[in-house]
Amino acid sequence: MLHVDDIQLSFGGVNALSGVSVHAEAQEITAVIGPNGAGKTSLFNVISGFYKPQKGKVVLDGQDISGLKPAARAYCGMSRTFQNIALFHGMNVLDNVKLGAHTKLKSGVLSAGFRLPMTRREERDLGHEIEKDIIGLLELDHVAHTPVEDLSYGLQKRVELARALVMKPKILLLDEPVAGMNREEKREMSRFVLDVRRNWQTTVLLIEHDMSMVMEISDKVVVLSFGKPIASGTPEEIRTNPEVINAYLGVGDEDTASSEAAE
Ligand SMILES: Nc1ncnc2c1ncn2[C@@H]1O[C@H](COP(=O)(O)OP(=O)(O)OP(=O)(O)O)[C@@H](O)[C@H]1O
Repeated sequence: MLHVDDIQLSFGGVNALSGVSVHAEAQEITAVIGPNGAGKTSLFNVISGFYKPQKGKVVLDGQDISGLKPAARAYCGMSRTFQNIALFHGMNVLDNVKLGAHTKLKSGVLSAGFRLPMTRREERDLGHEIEKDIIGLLELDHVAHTPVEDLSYGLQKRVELARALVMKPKILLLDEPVAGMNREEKREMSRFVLDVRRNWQTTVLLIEHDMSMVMEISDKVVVLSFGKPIASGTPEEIRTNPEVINAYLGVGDEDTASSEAAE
């Protein structure tokens, strides 16, 4: 489904990624983990087109998308969320979610600017689709018309997920989806990611420090350390891999794979 092959990315003298390959199989949830500075964010930025690597390629559903800009990758069916919440204050949930739809509307920017009838019709249809499918699935109905700034942190993250889903992506990239959440919010987010995969057969690739979430929902885990892949396998294989445990030793409790995984 998604094949990221032999990526080399450096910033000046710093090798952020060396020989990193990740394969995300269709409809699976693949997690990329690693201690701070391991290269996870850099890898996501390469996959989504924000960084151009010195070497390597990104292939989505057989199409080499390495040369495409982020927006073009979105047209190809790739959608992502970001670590920090990036919602528009002063707008309600529904309108924020609709903003994720620009690539779905057939009419161009020009007609949208003049608000021609077709655009209004498309917007209305899309609004119905969003309310029925995405808002419903992510249980945001009760806050659909609430300004986003009035929502709890967990709900705001869920709105971001909803926005990323508007284009019905083939692959969803989640950048630390449960960072900063409490236990209950984490549990809910895990459930929603699983629901999205089950309902829409979406392939998911996520970066996450929270080992209990990773171990619970992932089909496969890829481990990076100092910009290099050191292991990949099922959560169970990763949990007991001595190289992985070593990579996490001495980087603080928050990041310790073995201790958190044991929770
Ligand atoms: N824009 C940049 N300019 C220079 N160096 C960078 C840049 N982005 C990342 N790096 C370096 O690349 C390496 C990998 O960083 P990256 O942020 O990808 O790691 P990470 O695994 O996402 O870390 P964290 O878990 O802390 O978010 C680090 O040494 C970092 O300092």
